[in-house]
Amino acid sequence: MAVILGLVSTTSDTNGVEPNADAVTGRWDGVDVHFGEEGGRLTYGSYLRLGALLDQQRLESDPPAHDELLFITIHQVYELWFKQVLHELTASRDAMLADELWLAEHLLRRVHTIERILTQQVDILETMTPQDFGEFRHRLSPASGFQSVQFREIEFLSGAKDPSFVKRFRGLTDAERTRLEQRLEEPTLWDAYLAVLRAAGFPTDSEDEIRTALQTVAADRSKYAAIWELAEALLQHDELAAAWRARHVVMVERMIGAKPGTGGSSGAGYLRSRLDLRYYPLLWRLRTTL
Ligand code: HEM
Ligand SMILES: N[C@@H](CC(=O)c1ccccc1NC=O)C(=O)O
Repeated sequence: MAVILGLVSTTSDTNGVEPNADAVTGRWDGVDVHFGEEGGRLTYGSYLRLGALLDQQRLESDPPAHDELLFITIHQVYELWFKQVLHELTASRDAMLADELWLAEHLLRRVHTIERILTQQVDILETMTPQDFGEFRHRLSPASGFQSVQFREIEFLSGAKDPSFVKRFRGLTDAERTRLEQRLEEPTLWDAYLAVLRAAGFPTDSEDEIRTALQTVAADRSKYAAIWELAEALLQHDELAAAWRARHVVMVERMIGAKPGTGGSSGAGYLRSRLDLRYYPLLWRLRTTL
């Protein structure tokens, strides 16, 4: 029996997730092989591209500051999870647009689990002291988390589109700028949720109409169970993003106090100004009336 290893993507927009060409061509006779010895083709390390992955931690400090490896690793892990979150949020948005509500909710719940981990990861970085951070912090300027393209993509896709961030970005590659501009163009999760409300027969042309639709759904949860649960899942995503922002700014105060940021902002002051950001203000305002 011939077995084809690996995944073949069926979507045209792979969101940066490409099939592994080596894996797709690998075949072996399922009867003769021993586990882990498929003719020496696919291995743990080659499948996961560990040669490349584990070669990406390059320190700026010289002599090497002990804690800089932790700092780089944490950020790289964040970016890997951001990639996964974008993959899931994009699919959740598309599921809503296709009126597949169970799938949209299922994917959002996976995102919540990742987002909890993203906040907990701050604990690891806080094992670094301000003094040890100080050994290499001066080498990082003007780089900053402010320049995380995927972080901004998550904000745009979630509903907080702000073109001024694209203008303020320094050092974007053409591919990164294109990705951000595409996120500014395409429907957000909130746009997709409004499409769900319309598919259920609610008009959504004005804020008043949307508020009425949300009220009606909340007032009859047995009739509108899937739509209600989806709104709750969106709200949870919003709350977990807010929790990360709050955790990040407190960590920043612990690490650098009131110093300005390497990215050129006032530092904690700027980050505090972003704490009130909410993706779905109407879902929050609804609470007051329930
Ligand atoms: C020692 C640890 C950290 C410190 C002291 C720190 C500090 C800061 C500061 C001061 C800013 C404001 C921009 C500026 O630099 O002027 C900022 C922004 C940001 N940082 Fe960090 N950060 C740390 C760790 C992290 C980690 C682990 C991540 C995860 C990816 C991260 C992601 C971000 C993001 C996304 C922004 C932009 C936030 C926004 O515009 O709302 N930071 N950080
Ligand atoms: N902005 C931070 C430095 C920092 O944390 C950082 C530097 C380069 C790349 C990512 C970073 N993480 C979050 O801002 C600071 O002002 O200390």
